[in-house]
Formats: sequence, structure tokens, C-alpha cells
Amino acid sequence: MVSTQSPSRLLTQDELKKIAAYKAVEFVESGMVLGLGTGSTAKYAVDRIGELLRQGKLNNIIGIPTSKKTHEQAVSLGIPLSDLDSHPFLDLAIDGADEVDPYLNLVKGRGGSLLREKMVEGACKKFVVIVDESKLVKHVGASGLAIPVEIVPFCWKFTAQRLQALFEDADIGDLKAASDAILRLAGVVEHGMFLDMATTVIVAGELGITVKNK
Ligand SMILES: O=C(CO)[C@H](O)[C@H](O)COP(=O)(O)O
Repeated sequence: MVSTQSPSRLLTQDELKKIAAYKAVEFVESGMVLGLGTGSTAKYAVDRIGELLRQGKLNNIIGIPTSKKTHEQAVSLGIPLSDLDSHPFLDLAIDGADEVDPYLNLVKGRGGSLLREKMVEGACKKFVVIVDESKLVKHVGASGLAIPVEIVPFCWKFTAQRLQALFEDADIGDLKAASDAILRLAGVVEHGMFLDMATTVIVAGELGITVKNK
């Protein structure tokens, strides 16, 4: 546990995100192929990787961005980029999350990039998730916000209704069963439950940084 508490004031949520992101970048080594996440927390990690490259403290990094926005950020920082076709095996990915449960299952995608994130982060040896403590939940879905699901545009209302009907009378209990049921619906592309994917979660809170390993 590393203390981050300021004697004079509480840290803002953005400051906590930055602390978690910088801690995660300590896992990055020269020569790695890296998944670059999306969202306000991941942005700090990408900035930091760019800074270390510029300073010559990291070399030969190849980044695989999980969104157009992250692609643009990485290009602006001079981070060399590639894709999964050329680099199907990644050493490490760093990304934020919307919810993290005690078993390190995640909800992601409220930032709008869940499909690319799931593809990239599923191809990594190590997937480090960075969050401020507000993202910790007792169980997936506990925040009360909807689980993001990406669907095809064709008759999207029809697919949305069928998705709603799936959980009308039931809670999300068995996550694996819920995941399978969603993915079985024609019209669904992917959902935002990232089950059993994170290898490490870095949580920044008022009392310090906690590193949770699978
Ligand atoms: O899954 C995501 C994007 O699809 C983000 O990682 C998630 O929404 C967290 O975002 P933020 O770091 O801005 O709180």
C-alpha cells in the first residue's frame, strides 16, 4: 500500500485515475506490444507511455489502440502503432473499467468501445485494469446502470426488446449464463461484461493504491 493522501485536501477523482494509470505504466517494459485502452483513466496511461518514450526511458513499444480516439492520441504522442492482424499476441494491455467486482470481473464499454477492447484485451498475456475506488462494486450490475451491449443497426429496436425481455424478471445472477444468453441473441455483437479477463486491478483511493491480482 502506497499512501497518496494529501494532508490538506482530498484527491479528486481525476487525480486518483492518474495515480492508478501511472502505477500501471510501471508494468510496461521496452520491446512490449501493448493494448492501449479507452476512456479518461486509460488516457492518462497512454500520455505517460508517450512521455516515457519521448524521454528515452522506454523503447521499441508497439501500441494497439482500442478506439479511434486512443489511436489519435497515440499518434499525437508518437507511439508506434499496429493491429491484431500483424500482432495477434500482446504482452500487456492497460484500460479502465466502469465496474470491478471482488473476483475482478468487469463491466466496460460505457465509454463506447467495448468490442475493440474485448478483442485486444482478450489477446493479452497480462490485462491491467486501472480504476479509482468509486468503480468497486459488490457484484456486476450493482451500480444500477445498464450493462452496455453492442448490437447491429438492422432492426435495433427489435434486438433491444429481446435483450430487455431476457432479464425482465431475473437478476444477473450467474454471470457466465447471462453472458451466453446475451451472445446467443441474433443481432448482438458483444456485451460489456469482461469475465475472468483482468489479471490485475489497480485501485487508487484516498488511502492509497491497492493492487489486486487474479
Ligand atoms: O470501457 C471503457 C470504454 O469503453 C472505459 O474504460 C470505461 O468506460 C471507464 O472509463 P473512465 O476511465 O473514463 O471512467
